Amino acid sequence: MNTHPSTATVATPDVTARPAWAGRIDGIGPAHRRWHSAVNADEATTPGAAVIGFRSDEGVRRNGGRQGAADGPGEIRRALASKALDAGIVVHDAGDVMVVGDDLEDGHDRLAAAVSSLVRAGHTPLVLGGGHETAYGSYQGLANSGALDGQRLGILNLDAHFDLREASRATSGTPFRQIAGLEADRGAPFTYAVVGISEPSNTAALFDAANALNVVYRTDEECQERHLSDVLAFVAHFVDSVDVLHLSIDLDVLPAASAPGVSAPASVGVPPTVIVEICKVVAASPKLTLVDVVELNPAYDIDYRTAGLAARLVHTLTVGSHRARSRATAPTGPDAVAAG
Ligand SMILES: N=CN[C@@H](CCC(=O)O)C(=O)O
Ligand SMILES: [Mn+2]
Ligand SMILES: [Mn+2]
Repeated sequence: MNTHPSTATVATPDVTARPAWAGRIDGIGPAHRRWHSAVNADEATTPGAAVIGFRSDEGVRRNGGRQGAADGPGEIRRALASKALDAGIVVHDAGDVMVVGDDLEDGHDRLAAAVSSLVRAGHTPLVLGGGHETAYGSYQGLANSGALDGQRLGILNLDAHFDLREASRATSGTPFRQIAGLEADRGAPFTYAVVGISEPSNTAALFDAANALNVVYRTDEECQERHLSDVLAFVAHFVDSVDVLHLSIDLDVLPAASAPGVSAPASVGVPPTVIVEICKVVAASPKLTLVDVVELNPAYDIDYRTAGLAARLVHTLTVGSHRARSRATAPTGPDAVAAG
């Protein structure tokens, strides 16, 4: 057991009562492996998926939403803990970055430093929000790591909202407007796609901003099960068009019945099965470098529905990514067949 060295300076105590990485134990050994027994079991230097929490309510508070997302990371860990995990999948927990008081900017700086360090170490950060202001700190970490140098970044946001608001300071509604500014600063095109846009939840000003920034999107109505092949083609085309992929999942993309534990529940939403299929397509790409799962508000959850779905998506991405990498590095050709 160990803790990741790059996170020693950012780890903060988990103030919630139950331990996050505890769960069902059926026996010892790989056949009984679950997240709770796998987390931090490998050397910190072994590349893998690295969970990191961003305990922030401040972006939602500034955006006039209902607070509670700071408790999201602990609940997602708890929902992940007993999920079965194939042998060989490396998962780390890099701890939490906590926003202190209303100092979101300091929190963003510390999250960026932690994400940057994880990316440089070859890990795939799985950043658990926090409100969607999380994505701005995540992006800054990716940009500061050097992984974007000379590369075209694509941001795929699964969300009912564009989050392209203009404001004098960061909120949960501004992250992608802020990122657009930083992408322009580095001379890169802002390459941003949103899946699940709820038309009545975004004003004309937000659609105008999206159009001005060449944002591509599909509405929630265009993402129902009957449109699955079109949705997956949209995602695959977007992934093909970039070099590095940042996936951001706002849990309010899901229907309120499946994900009540968010600040702004969706009356229509994109079905969980469609979101899972999107995650599989994204995880199959070696371009996937950074993931956020944001806006879980445990105070409004019902029977852990939202936390459970958030954990399922984190799990699907982790397993899918591992399997794709294993396939890519597996020996091929006549020798492999002879050996097999
Ligand atoms: N991250 C959330 N963003 C949404 C919230 C909308 C709402 O609270 O109704 C937004 O600002 O558009
Ligand atoms: Mn959002
Ligand atoms: Mn949203």
